Amino acid sequence: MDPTKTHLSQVKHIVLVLSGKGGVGKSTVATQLALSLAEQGKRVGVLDIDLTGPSIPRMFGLDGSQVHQASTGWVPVYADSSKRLAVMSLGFLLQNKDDAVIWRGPKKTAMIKQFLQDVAWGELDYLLVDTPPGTSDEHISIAEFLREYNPDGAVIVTTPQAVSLSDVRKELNFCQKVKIPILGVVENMSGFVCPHCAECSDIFSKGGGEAMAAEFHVDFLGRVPIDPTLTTLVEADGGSFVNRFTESSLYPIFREITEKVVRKCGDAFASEALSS
Ligand SMILES: Nc1ncnc2c1ncn2[C@@H]1O[C@H](COP(=O)(O)OP(=O)(O)OP(=O)(O)O)[C@@H](O)[C@H]1O
Ligand code: SF4
Repeated sequence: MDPTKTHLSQVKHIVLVLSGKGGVGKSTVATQLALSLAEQGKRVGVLDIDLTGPSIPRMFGLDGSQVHQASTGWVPVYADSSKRLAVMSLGFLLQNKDDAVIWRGPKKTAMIKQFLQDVAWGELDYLLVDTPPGTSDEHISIAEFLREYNPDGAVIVTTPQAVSLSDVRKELNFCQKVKIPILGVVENMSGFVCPHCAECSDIFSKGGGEAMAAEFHVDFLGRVPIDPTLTTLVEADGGSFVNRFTESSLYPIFREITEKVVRKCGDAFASEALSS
């Protein structure tokens, strides 16, 4: 049997991270979910197929890393020394960060299919797929390709503003149409954590994500405020976020969200972090 056919068969749970529009924090949510899962001792893969602006390498401090081709397929880049956290992104393959932006639909679709089938993840507990924003042809190809691997479902990220919520409505409809289960909705950038006193203030309206989740009868996974120190932690020392994510005020919030996702996938979540 073709060895590449078996790559996704070695993955226990597949979770897609989707958003109706760009810049709402989809990659941030994917990164934090991955870090919380790895902290639980899970083996995690993060597949960044956001071809319009792959931001996952930067979030894991892996900008400039190279992937190499082995006889079994593409070998992912590991973000931690224990090799529990594997990352694959188009960003690792592009000569120039802006190259993929000008690709036409069929080229993007072919690239995504290749990513989904050719990465030699080894055994994984979770594969998180960071998708492009919206519901484009790329999303349809992902849904079709993944169908035989029974993805556990999608985490949908929104911000509280009405414009983002109307886009997320399309995302929820899309999941229902292509029969991808919806694990729940995350409302990101909901309130602002003051860097001086850590007080959280609401700058936009809040609760829209929760209301939308209720309207579609899906779970609300949590509300995440804007924490300006997050960027500092991500950018620190060329990317030590993998080791410092527990210092963020968002860490306990994302831990709770991860617990809900893990339980929805029928898996156990330890109350204490398993890895140091
Ligand atoms: N809760 C938050 N607090 C502070 N900064 C945040 C938060 N969420 C996201 N950001 C920042 O906002 C920017 C956009 O986030 P991110 O790249 O995760 O969005 P995205 O939805 O994946 O965007 P795109 O679709 O363009 O890739 C990043 O610089 C990220 O660090
Ligand atoms: S929340 Fe408090 S410390 Fe922060 S800016 Fe407002 S008044 Fe100042």
